[in-house]
Amino acid sequence: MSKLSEMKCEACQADAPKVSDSELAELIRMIPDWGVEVRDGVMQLERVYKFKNFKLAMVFTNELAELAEAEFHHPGILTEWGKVTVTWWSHSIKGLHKNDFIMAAKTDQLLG
Ligand SMILES: C[C@H](O)[C@H](O)[C@H]1CNC2=NC(N)=NC(=O)C2=N1
Repeated sequence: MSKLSEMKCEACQADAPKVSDSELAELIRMIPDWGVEVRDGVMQLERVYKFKNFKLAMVFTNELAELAEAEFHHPGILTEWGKVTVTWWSHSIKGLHKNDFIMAAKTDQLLG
């Protein structure tokens, strides 16, 4: 399997399958800094990025927004002084799709 960060998101239809337990186990190992959360029954990927101040947190936030628009797949973002919490899941299937793992890997690439 090629690197997740080099893959492109596929159009995720409402009837697209969620990742299976075995796919989840394989994919989560490829993004070791990310955790899995379940909120209102929706499985999500989440990572907290730390920054020196609010301005740098906002720079990262805006870069992430550009990435999301380019892939037309959008995260939850909480931007605070010195940190940004990024949450990926697929709204259309109310859970995790391979797209979310691809976008988590692409998010890590923003750090250079
Ligand atoms: C309304 C719009 O079509 C949807 O939000 C698109 C675009 N961005 C998206 N982002 C995410 N994370 N999941 C989706 O299902 C999704 N679908």
